[in-house]
Amino acid sequence: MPESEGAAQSETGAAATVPAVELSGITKRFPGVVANHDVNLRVRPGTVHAVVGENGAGKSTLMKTLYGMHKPDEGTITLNGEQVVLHSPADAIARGVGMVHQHFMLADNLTVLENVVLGAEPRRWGGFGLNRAAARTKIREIGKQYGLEVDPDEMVERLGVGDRQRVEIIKVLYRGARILVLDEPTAVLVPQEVDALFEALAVLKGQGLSIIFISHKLDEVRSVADDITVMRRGTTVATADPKTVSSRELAELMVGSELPSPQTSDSTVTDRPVLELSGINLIDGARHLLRDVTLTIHAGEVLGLAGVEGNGQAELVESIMGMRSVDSGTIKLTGDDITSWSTRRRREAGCGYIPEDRHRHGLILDAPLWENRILGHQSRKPNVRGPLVDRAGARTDTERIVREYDVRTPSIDVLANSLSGGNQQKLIVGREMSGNPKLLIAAHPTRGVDIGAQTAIWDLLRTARAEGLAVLLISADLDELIGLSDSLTVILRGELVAEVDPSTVTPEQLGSAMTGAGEAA
Ligand SMILES: Nc1ncnc2c1ncn2[C@@H]1O[C@H](COP(=O)(O)OP(=O)(O)OP(=O)(O)O)[C@@H](O)[C@H]1O
Repeated sequence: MPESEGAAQSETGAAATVPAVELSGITKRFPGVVANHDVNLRVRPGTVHAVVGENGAGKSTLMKTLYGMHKPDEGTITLNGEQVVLHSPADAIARGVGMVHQHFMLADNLTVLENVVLGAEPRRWGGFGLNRAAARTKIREIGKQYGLEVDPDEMVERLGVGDRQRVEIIKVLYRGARILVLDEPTAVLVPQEVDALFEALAVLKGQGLSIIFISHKLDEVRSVADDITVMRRGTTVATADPKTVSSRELAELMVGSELPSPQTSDSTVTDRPVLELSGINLIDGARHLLRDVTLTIHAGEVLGLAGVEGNGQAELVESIMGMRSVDSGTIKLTGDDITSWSTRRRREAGCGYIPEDRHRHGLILDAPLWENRILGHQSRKPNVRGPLVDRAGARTDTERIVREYDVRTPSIDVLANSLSGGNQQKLIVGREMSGNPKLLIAAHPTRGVDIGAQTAIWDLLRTARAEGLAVLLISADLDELIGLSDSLTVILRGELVAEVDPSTVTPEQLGSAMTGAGEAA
């Protein structure tokens, strides 16, 4: 973990300075939920300020209020000493507040320059009216000034995750932001990219910008933040000094529970193959999305697949689940050749699936929780009785998931989009673990989930594994990947390029293997 550079200097004269951001008494209600209640947050200029809290604590709601997406029911927003009312993100941007969302919002088929300028130009976008030379110069200047260099003429689709994030940050700086909100910026990065991001943040704050940073990774928060504000159940409950607080103390402030550890317990791997892939190829035009992928996962085994996002993981998962047809090769589930089976048949045969993109594949956001319980499981108990949907059965089982997985919700009748991100994830995990699957494809199972729920999900995976579940685990959290996996394979450009021993490999070595930069031990 990098040291937070300049943490000491930023304190000079802090007492006298006007806060860059001061939120006082913010309350925001949604039907049936008070998402923020009397929240107070004070961010010193030229600092990185972390906001931590368990899922549903109200962090995103607060940030959306600061970014003009929500109007608070009560309370005030003061920026650099001036009280403001923000009606929209455009308003927030005009006041120097920029937000980088966790899901990047770039257009792949445009260049860096076009993406940065898109929406910032007063004239209609259409190629003319845009002074490319001036924009290019400005992007290069921003890159140099803040250590965020990216080629303005590169196509975004050719950039890796770390560079895409830089483009998002440059986009915000291009619009003149002096206050940056970063929502879980490290969730998708490998350790080297995290280091690079933190270096950039140190430069930004050195130039007087303020950064508000939401994260569930407490070690990271302690290394990069100058101040920490803890939220619990909709309100700010404490501030902490990252130089003295421990991760355990922070966790206790958040949830009152002990820090989890993803260490694997004794091996439960059997010699009974559950999933066997042999010679899988998936070709799109001239591109090999998957090349000759062969692997076996046994009952009781967690096989971790490490890779930088976009190297074929999504395609592999979709091939296993029957959402894509492979061009050659075979897929077997407990000995049956399922290569040509439909997704539904594969699910019925015991494949559980926690998808990477919970909004696209995991949930119907404008349906209530109990209907989401049925999604993908419409032909199985407890959701059907005979040929009919069993509404009562689905509802009762949704109640069970809400209880067992600690999904924070006022009821099972609320729409899925009213749950916080982490609670949506818990609902999906609960659903996919129902009905005792033989194989679980778990793509980022704890992404966006707080440490309390993370421990619970890890425990559940371990228990199910001990009972014979085979798991294909994909995660950008390398500690999770190393800690939970019995075997670990690296995927790069659609090929399985290395096997590493999870009991000896370090996150740094794994990160290098993932980028093809060097050999893992
Ligand atoms: N648009 C909405 N409608 C109704 N309720 C909402 C809405 N947005 C958020 N909530 C509720 O407000 C509460 C706070 O949610 P919020 O997304 O701010 O939490 P969070 O701390 O960001 O959580 P996470 O770490 O899971 O992202 C939750 O109970 C959530 O269900």
